[in-house]
Amino acid sequence: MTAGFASCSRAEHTVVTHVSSLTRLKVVTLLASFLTVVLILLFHCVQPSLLQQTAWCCHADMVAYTRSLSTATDDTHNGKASRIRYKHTQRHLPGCLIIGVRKGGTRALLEFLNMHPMIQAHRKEMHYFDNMDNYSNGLDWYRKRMPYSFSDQITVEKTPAYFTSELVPERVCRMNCSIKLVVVLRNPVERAISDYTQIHSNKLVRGRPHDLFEDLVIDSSTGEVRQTYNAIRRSLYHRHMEHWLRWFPLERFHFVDGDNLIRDPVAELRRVETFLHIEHKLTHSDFRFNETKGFYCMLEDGRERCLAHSKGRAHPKVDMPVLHKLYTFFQPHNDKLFQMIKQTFNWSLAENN
Ligand SMILES: Nc1ncnc2c1ncn2[C@@H]1O[C@H](COP(=O)(O)OS(=O)(=O)O)[C@@H](OP(=O)(O)O)[C@H]1O
Repeated sequence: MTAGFASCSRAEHTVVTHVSSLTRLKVVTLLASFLTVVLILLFHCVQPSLLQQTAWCCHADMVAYTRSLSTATDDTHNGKASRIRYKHTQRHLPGCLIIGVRKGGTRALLEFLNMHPMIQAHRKEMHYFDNMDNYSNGLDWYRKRMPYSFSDQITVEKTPAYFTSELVPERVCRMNCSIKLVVVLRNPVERAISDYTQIHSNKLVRGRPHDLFEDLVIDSSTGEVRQTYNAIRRSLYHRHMEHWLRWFPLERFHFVDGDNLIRDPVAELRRVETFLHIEHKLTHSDFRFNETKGFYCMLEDGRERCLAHSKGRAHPKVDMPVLHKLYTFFQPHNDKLFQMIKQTFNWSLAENN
């Protein structure tokens, strides 16, 4: 009985051992397949972050990837590229500044240029040179806020307040007197109306009282244009340009026609590419005219990206006599600017009505 029992249990034991080794094999195979699936999934999920840490990516990959990250369009969005660190990249001081003018189309120019593989734009206005607190932080503070870029890329920062701040030209020159300076100029009357519209709509949002444009630009006691009103003062381009030309020769500047930037961005961008000595890369295929917005928007991987709603607001209709007065007022100031920069723009009333 015992022997029989013993031999039976041995046979049973052999079967059990056989079965359990089979099961073990199955479990191991299953585990291996599971691990392979997990590894494949993991690889796909972390690939972008791997790209950030390793140098497998070439220039084009970086541009494509950084572009794919950018979705926000507002002024406060702190650039996609500043979050990304590629091997062989560093934070560089700007090689080009878009210094103005406020409401000239500086955001459009910066965002459009940022599509160029050789440009790394800092999307936030830094106010480094015009704000004492920022300026006192020093150049390294400023540099550390710039996006990562390859050494052959150009870092671009835009703060339109630089153009009208008297202290800025000297400070910029102390950083780099060979820096390239871009000024987006716009018909000064249109620019003043746009400036007013921005302040007016901010007041509307806060439920604060606001004055009519006509009452602000014309001094009711004299009937003259009020030159001290900020929207007018900022449009007196030659006065601001005079300060800049004390520190930089004319060849350091490129003047973008802001009115034409709205109509034909590619033409204006081509000129900027030439000025920056970078290849002509931005073409009509990078833009699409958006009928609803009334402006060109960028095309990124087939997706349309327009500027924020604060760009392209409807302007108030200004009384014709006031408009006449403004155009007459600005004419000699414009002429002074044209002489100064050896370039003219069509800013007549006839052209703009
Ligand atoms: N493609 C495109 N889309 C939208 N808006 C465009 C575009 N190109 C130029 N503009 C014009 O840019 C004007 C705003 O200028 P800025 O970006 O320099 O303004 S700001 O100083 O930074 O506030 C803004 O002025 P307003 O029309 O008065 O709002 C636009 O006319």
